[in-house]
Amino acid sequence: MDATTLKIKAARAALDHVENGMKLGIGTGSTAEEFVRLLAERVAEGLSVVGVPTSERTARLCRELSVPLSTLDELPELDLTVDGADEIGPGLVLVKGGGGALLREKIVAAASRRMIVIADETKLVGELGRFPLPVEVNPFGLGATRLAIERAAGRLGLSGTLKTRMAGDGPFVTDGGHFIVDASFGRIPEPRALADALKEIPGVVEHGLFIGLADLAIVAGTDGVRTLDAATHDRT
Ligand SMILES: O=C(CO)[C@H](O)[C@H](O)COP(=O)(O)O
Repeated sequence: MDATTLKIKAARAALDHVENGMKLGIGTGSTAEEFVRLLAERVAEGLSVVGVPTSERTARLCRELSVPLSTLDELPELDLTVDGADEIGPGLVLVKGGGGALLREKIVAAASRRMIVIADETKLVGELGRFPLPVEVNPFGLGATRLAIERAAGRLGLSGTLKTRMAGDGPFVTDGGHFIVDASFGRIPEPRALADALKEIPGVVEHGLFIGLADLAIVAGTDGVRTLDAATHDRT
């Protein structure tokens, strides 16, 4: 079974949690886009929902497919966010931001009563950190911020390469006008400690560790679709 088929299976299972009248946070990335496509079909059949997109890219797809959109200014509280992830670790701690949308994704997830993560089984890991951790930074003082990230990680026993994400000849610029530093630590045994340390650095706008935000993960694999609960990270 190819990755796209698995992403569609996870997205379809997430759709079972969507009810008429819901205010939805809509994630970013290839898996979230499969969810948008399936949601659009349901909307065309009469389902009434309104979505808050987590990126301009997702907003464009929603508009193309006639999924009604709003903003967190109009709807500051959402019922459910459905989004993908780069890694899903124990306790449903996530690494996100591979698509560069982590800041809006985190704001939207935090404004939602529930967050469901959808993914194929390759995203499930025993320990976070194999996927480089995206850190969104202010362009001002980039060098100093990178050094501060390196030192903060070092104090936690972490080391690795930091790379400013590029898009063509220049740095990748997020929807918020920031840069992304991808930090390849290889392993993140204490996500909470790293998250706290990163938040103390003034140039860090946000980081891709999502702790205590996901309630459920729907993970599709060749053996079927599993639902993992945040409390147990077990089959429910
Ligand atoms: O965090 C994200 C974007 O910022 C995505 O959810 C994450 O990168 C997963 O993407 P995909 O579903 O394409 O593997």
